[in-house]
Amino acid sequence: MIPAKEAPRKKTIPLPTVQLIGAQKAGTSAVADWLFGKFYRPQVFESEPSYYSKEVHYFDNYSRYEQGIEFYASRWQNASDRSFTLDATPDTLPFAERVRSVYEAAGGNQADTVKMILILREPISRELSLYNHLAFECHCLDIRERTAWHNQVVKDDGSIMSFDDFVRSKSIPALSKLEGPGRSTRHGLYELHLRSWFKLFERKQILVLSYDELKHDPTNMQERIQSFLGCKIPGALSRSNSNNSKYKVKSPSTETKQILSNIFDLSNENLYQLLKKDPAPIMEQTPFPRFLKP
Ligand SMILES: Nc1ncnc2c1ncn2[C@@H]1O[C@H](COP(=O)(O)OS(=O)(=O)O)[C@@H](OP(=O)(O)O)[C@H]1O
Repeated sequence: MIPAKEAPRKKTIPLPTVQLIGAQKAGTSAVADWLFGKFYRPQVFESEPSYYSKEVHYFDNYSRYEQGIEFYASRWQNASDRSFTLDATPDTLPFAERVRSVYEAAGGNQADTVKMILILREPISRELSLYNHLAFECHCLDIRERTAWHNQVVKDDGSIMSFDDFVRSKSIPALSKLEGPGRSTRHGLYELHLRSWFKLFERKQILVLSYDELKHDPTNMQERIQSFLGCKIPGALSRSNSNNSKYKVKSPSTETKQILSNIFDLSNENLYQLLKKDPAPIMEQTPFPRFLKP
């Protein structure tokens, strides 16, 4: 009997094996710098900014996303071992669905083996760090170089607003809806995002880390990450992407802190419950430590 002709096998497109999905301003640069001692960085293509060698901005930037999987995968085309490839785009956090569908479309069992790492920072401090980042860049950049993202902290008269003004005019409206301007601010609603990730991926694929541990016990955090990834990473976690400018606002006013607490406290409580519910990867901190207020 002539054997039936084998159906042509669907080509598998290798995607990064690890995604550091956020959160923005929670120490992702420090963790990425250390991981890139072992994992291959994404390649930066002509006319792209150099920070794309850490973060590809594929899932969060529609004009890049619509260029397709090959466009994304080609970032690691020169990696001699495709099992050690990392994308550390902190804005991937709100895009669990895109990540799932891209990994499924890329073939093989990649959607079920990709590993996600997420660092969570107390959301008011994270919001302040975001503001400081935007304000610092606005101070340094020429007006023509500022993007819509930077302009979140720019007043109509061109001056840079205070953190109090930023919270009232940008953060609060952004936190009251799920879409529209202020996506970076909505990263702080961790529970909302994690529910999507937990629905679409196995819990064991996602390691949730605490920024407070990065700050106070980085060696322990290193061990958790190495155990999750099943490999040793050379070197050690250090401080990275710190904003020490003279413009830096060190702490929020009591009133602004209260306004933000009124929103984030409930989301944080729901997060702690969510993290208690599903069995986490064994090396994750359980119970997840409550955030330290600024
Ligand atoms: N090792 C270590 N320990 C404690 N804190 C650290 C560490 N490395 C970076 N940082 C602080 O993290 C903030 C920057 O976060 P990210 O690198 O995630 O920012 S970004 O989203 O990539 O722009 C930024 O926070 P702020 O200084 O409060 O703005 C950094 O100072």
